Amino acid sequence: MMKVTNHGVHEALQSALMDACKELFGLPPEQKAEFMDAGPMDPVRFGTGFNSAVDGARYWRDYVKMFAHPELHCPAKPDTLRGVAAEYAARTRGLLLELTAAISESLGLEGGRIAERLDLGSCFQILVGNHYPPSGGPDDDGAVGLPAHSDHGLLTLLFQNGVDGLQVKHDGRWLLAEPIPGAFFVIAGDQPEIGSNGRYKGVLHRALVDRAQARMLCVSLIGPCLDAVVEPVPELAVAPLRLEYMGVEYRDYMEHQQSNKLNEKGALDLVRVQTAETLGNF
Ligand SMILES: O=C(O)CCC(=O)C(=O)O
Ligand SMILES: [Fe+2]
Repeated sequence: MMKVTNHGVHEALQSALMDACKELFGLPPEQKAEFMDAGPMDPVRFGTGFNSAVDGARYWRDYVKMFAHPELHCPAKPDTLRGVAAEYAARTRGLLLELTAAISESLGLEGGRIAERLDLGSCFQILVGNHYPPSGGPDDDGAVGLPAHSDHGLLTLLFQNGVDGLQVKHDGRWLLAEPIPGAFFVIAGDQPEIGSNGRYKGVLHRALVDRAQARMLCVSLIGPCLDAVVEPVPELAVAPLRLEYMGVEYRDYMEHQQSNKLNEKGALDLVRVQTAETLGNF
């Protein structure tokens, strides 16, 4: 997890997106109905929890998800949303692509290597608005808004409305992600872990709910092109290292992660190479 400052995405643009998301959540139910039954691969989706079809438990979250690249999809209301979402998506995509180039270099690869392998000119991008109402009672302190998980994409960028709650697992302990004003949190997802053959780790994180205040945040996530097959970059998976992950089309990985109950980093099992060691006692 990193915090990024001096990122060039103006605070006014961040606030405009937050305001538009607030308005969106406040729309009467009939204006959101067409997006309520949407599935994980539908380009606009409203919901509660993570995926209410499979959660089995109620988490304290309302969300809106909008595919933003290669094509922007968003509800027609509020009127300001499309313009703000388009600009925010473009700016944060540029920033996330720059960070991807830095990750490529940190692995000893050419800066453009990851972008070339994953066809990032056609990268997938999604914008998400999360709203966690206050949990209400003293017994609910620490109620879970979103359970422990890693994200399905390459990098996730987020900012919040001043109410904390994001926690990151570090050395076996949950640590609160403490904001710097104006900075973004950036979280590595599962694709850097697959592509780097485990040298980068998808960050395990979760969100707690505040007892007294509503928490809101906006997420911009980029992933590979949906058609790209993600697999360890050959230069990083040479003997004596063993291959940790198999190749998977990003579309399939994302659908798998989004269709199942959030279970820490369980989605990666889809592509983990099984060895006698990982099979345990079988
Ligand atoms: O609410 C948060 O702080 C984290 C949200 C999150 O992890 C997600 O939307 O994937
Ligand atoms: Fe997340």
